[in-house]
Amino acid sequence: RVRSKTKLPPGPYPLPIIGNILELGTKPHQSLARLAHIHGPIMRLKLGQVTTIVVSSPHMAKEVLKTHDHSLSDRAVPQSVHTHNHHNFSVAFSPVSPLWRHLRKVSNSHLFSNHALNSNQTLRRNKLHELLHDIHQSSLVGEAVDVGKAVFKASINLLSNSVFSLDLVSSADSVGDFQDLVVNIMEEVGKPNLADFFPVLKMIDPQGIRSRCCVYSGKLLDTFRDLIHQRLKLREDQGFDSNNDMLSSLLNMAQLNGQEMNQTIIQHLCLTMFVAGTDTVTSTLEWAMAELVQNEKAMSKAKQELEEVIGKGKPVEESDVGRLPYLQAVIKETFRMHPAVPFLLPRKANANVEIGGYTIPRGAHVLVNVWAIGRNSSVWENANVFSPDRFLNSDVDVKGLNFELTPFGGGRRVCLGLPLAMRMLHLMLGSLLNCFNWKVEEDGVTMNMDDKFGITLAKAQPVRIIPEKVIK
Ligand code: HEM
Repeated sequence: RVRSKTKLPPGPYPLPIIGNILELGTKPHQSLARLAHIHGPIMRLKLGQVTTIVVSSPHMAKEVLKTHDHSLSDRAVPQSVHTHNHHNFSVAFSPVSPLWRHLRKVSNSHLFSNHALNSNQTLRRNKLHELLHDIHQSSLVGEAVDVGKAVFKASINLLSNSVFSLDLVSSADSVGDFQDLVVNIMEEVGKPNLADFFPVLKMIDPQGIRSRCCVYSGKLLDTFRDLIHQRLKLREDQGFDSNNDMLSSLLNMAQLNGQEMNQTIIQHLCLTMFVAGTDTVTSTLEWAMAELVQNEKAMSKAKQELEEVIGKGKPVEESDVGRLPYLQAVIKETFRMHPAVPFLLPRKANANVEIGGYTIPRGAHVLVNVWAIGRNSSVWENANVFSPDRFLNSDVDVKGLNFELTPFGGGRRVCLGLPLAMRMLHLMLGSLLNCFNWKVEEDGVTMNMDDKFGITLAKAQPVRIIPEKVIK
């Protein structure tokens, strides 16, 4: 009788055993957007043995992220995240639990609350000035800048200074090495993995995804372990810790309450923050610059606003951002067309949930296709055109309350780093535009705007553009 009451959402016909795996292709965000045109804004796929529900409209996103947040806030954990037992400690992948709440609270109070962010504004200003200095050096010799690499360096060093009071990367080589590790993790974790679709294959790891992830995340965990040990040694030698950073607070907590905040948990918290907080910001900025250098009208509007509000050639201060509506619109438009995390992080139903007359069965994985929502022509006029102006007289924001634009997700699992990410993005993009004029490496050649699917939706080709310093 229970069976007859449940009505699963419609979806493409599943083949025996493999189900709909072949429908995913190499760009699942696009394939599933196409399927949603046929089957509707809530659809069901069978990926091997796993029932996966994909929602692709603002209304359905609201049902998942707000109305039924309570039953849909656990994570579907990919096999790749099981390496080094990361799923048991990660704030991004552990289920809703006392540990998860504790980790969110601690990270929030040390890194992301308004108070924490206001008190380390100088740090961001310094890292921004270093970024502008590096770009100035390239402009002196007329050299193209790899925007992603430059922004990655600024983002990772900003985080490492907040957590460890030091720069994690300095030379061009070490930036590349770290960026490769993070990008590889994002790609591997995002890849459709047979071991996720057929749990019986998890020990075999047929595509080698789990073992590669084990190597990449192992290297980062080793780095964090060494930094923690160095700090412990310093504390032991000196008898005190003069650093006023997140590590210092975490170690104090570990002494007080070993269970909830031991060294392993600190290592995994760092892994989550450094992976979640660098590639996302970097790829958003790359997309924004790529769109702007090809769109003269939007570029000159953004530059004109900056010149009028803060003065030609000056770096942006955080206090300026409220007076830069066009810059804010550029960031929103970039998120609409190129959401850094196209499916959000996968959720898992902890109970049967009724949505739009259909049942999401307990245990099903739930994806919100924010890429499809951003490109939906019944939601957005000229959905495939980059036009920041659409946000100028609109209240739509990215904080998880407007379901047509939720690049940071929503509800209880909304991105923890949202406040930091928004400050970094406006500071860096505004300053790159106001301090330099930019042109493409080869005149007349249109930039390749292909994307590459992973947990983050990266640009397939790096953005290499030539800066010319703006004279004040
Ligand atoms: C452009 C920048 C960023 C974007 C677009 C982004 C996007 C996201 C998304 C979509 C989620 C999943 C939300 C959900 O399931 O509803 C998420 C979770 C998360 N993000 Fe971000 N993120 C960004 C930057 C950052 C930064 C800078 C940090 C930290 C330094 C960070 C840390 C996290 C963490 C820890 C989670 C897991 C939260 C949880 O599961 O409770 N993110 N992010």
